[in-house]
This record gives sequence, C-alpha cells and structure tokens, in this order.
Amino acid sequence: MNNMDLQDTVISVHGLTKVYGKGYEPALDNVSFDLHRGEFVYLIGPTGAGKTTLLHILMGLRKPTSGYADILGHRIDPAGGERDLRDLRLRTGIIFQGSYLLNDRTVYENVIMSLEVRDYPVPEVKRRAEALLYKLGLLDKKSFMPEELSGGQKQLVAFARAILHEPELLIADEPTANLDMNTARDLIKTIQNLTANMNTTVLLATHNVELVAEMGTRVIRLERGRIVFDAKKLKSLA
Ligand SMILES: Nc1ncnc2c1ncn2[C@@H]1O[C@H](COP(=O)(O)OP(=O)(O)OP(=O)(O)O)[C@@H](O)[C@H]1O
Repeated sequence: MNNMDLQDTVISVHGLTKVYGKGYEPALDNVSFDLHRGEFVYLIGPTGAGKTTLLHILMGLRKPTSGYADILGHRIDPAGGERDLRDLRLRTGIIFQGSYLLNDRTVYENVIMSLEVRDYPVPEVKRRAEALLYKLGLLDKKSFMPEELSGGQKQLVAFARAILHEPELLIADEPTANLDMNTARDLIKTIQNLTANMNTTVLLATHNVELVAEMGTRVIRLERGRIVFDAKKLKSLA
C-alpha cells in the first residue's frame, strides 16, 4: 500500500467480530473492508444481519470482541476506551435509526445542534444552517416543530444536522425507513449530491434493495454477520 492509498482510506476494517454473549452466534463474524475518500457505499442485509452492530462499532458506541477498525486515523479495537473519540465525532456525521429529532426544538434549532457543540461563532452557524436549509428546500420551515413536518422532511432535517459541520465521513442507519419509494429516492439523491460536493465518504445501511439496485454504487451485503457480497451493482441488474 503506498502513501496515496493510506491517505485515501477513510475506514479500514480488519477481521471485526462481535459476540454479544456466551452461546450467542456472532453478530459480526470476521468482517473486513476498506472505504475510500468520497465513496458512497450501501450496507444491506436481512434483519439481524449485523448492520447496526457494525455501524455502532464504527461510531465508537460498542466495542468489538476481536478485530479492529481504523477510521480517520483512530483505532477502534476491543480495548476501546474514550481515547480521543471526540476528534472522530467532530469529523463524522451520524444519522441514527429513527430520526431522533428533538421534538421541543424547531427545525433550525435541531439543525444547528451539531455546530453548537463544536463552538462555531453564531453568525457562521446561522449562515451555514440557512444555506443548507435553503438547498434542502426547508428554509421556509425553519421555525416549524418536527411534528409539523412530513416523514421525508424529518429525515432531511436529520441529514442536515448530520452534515452541517461538513464531516469527512457520514454513517447513516436506515435513513429511508418508513418512507415511500419516491420520497426515499429523493432523499438518497439529495444525500448523494450534497456529500459528493463535500467529498464525504458515506456508509448507509438500508433494507431498501430496490433503491440500491437503481443507484449503481458499491454495495456491501451482510448475512449472519459475514460479508457475502462487496462490489459495484450494475444498473442493469435493477
Ligand atoms: N444488545 C444486544 N444483545 C444481544 N444481541 C444483540 C444485541 N444487539 C443486537 N444483537 C443481535 O445481533 C445480531 C445483529 O443485530 P443488528 O441489530 O446488528 O442487525 P441489523 O442487520 O441491523 O438488523 P435490522 O436490519 O433489523 O436493523 C442479531 O442477531 C441481534 O439479535
């Protein structure tokens, strides 16, 4: 591997294994893959395949049982610990399963949360948030409460919150859950366009295989904790 490869590798996963307890089947079983800067990769697989477990380990929320992952220069391994996960979090955007918007805050307040914790100056926060809400067609909804939004709009707000700080890596767990096909397609296209402009690497877990087949990007498929497919899906397979 030359220096260029090293610079361009955002996530490098080596033999990652997670066993939740004695007598359990591994939720992740010797999983290895690399993601490069600017790549958009789908993580698919049936219920219980290990997608959320993998994403949680990559986010530093769970420790692997064995193996490790290097993410943006940080090592995640069974020893775990806090070891500067703050830097990793500052450089990563996360969309959790379910949108997890704060229901007692407006759209604008939800979106700026990520910059507030990053100590940006107030005028910069406002400028960035309004520009992003404008791009997403949500500027006129900035004072709305989450309950006044559609499911697709809520997910757009969760996406805006995850990328406002222009992360190098976006990890998204089922961002299209509970959306109809057209809304899901629009959301994915929006995520793809905006992250491509920022050269953000994206790992996005979904059940929506139909949508994945349409997009023609790299797909990693997990089954029972193992990678059974990792390649670019041809559009013609759709
Ligand atoms: N906290 C836990 N304790 C014990 N087992 C767990 C725990 N979390 C997940 N598992 C098990 O690990 C396996 C993988 O679960 P995981 O949630 O990672 O799958 P998934 O692919 O994200 O599924 P889904 O698509 O339904 O969200 C499952 O067999 C699940 O029962």
